[in-house]
Amino acid sequence: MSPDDLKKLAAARALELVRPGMRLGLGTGSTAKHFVDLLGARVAAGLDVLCVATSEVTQAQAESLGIPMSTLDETPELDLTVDGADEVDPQLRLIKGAGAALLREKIVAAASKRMVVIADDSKLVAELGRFPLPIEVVPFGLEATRRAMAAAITASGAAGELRLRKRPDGTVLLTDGGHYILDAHLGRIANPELLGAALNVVPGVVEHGLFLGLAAGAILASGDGLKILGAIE
Ligand SMILES: O=C(CO)[C@H](O)[C@H](O)COP(=O)(O)O
Repeated sequence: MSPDDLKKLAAARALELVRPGMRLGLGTGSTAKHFVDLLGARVAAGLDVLCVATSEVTQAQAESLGIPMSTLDETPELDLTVDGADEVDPQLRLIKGAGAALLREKIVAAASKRMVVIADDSKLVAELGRFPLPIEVVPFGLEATRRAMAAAITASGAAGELRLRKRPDGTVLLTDGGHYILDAHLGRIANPELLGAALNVVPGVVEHGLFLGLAAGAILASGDGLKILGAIE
């Protein structure tokens, strides 16, 4: 099975969690895209749900499929959010944000009674940090913010380079919220809670891609089948 087939398998299992009348958060990325495609087919067949997207890309996809969409202003509490991840550890701590949607993804996950991660099992790691940690910052004062972040990272016991994320054409990437992303190449994050808390208090940092205590469960697909972490139902 190809990696894309595995993503689709995880997405299909997550679709089984959806009940009529649910308010859903829709994630961002290639795995979440499969979930939205499958959900769109169910909606076309008559399923009644109301959804909030975690990015403009997902919003456009969902609208194109005729999925009824809302906002967190109109629908501030969601039943279930299904989203991908860049890394998942055995305690269901995540790194997210490769798709630059971490801020809205975290707001939507926090507004949900349940967040379930869908991924192929290559995302499961013993320890977070091999994947660069995305950190969203306001453009104003970038260099000062970068220095304060570097100090916070060191104080938390981690170390590594902060790289400003650019588009393939070399221009600086702007998130849906108009912010920059600094990717922290740390190699390993021995204490995600300490690092997250240290980054949270740096002025200029809008949000970081450590999702701690947010995911209730994960559906991880491999060639041998599905592995469930935590509680998905
Ligand atoms: O956090 C994300 C976007 O900001 C994605 O959920 C994460 O990058 C996983 O994406 P994919 O399913 O394409 O591997």
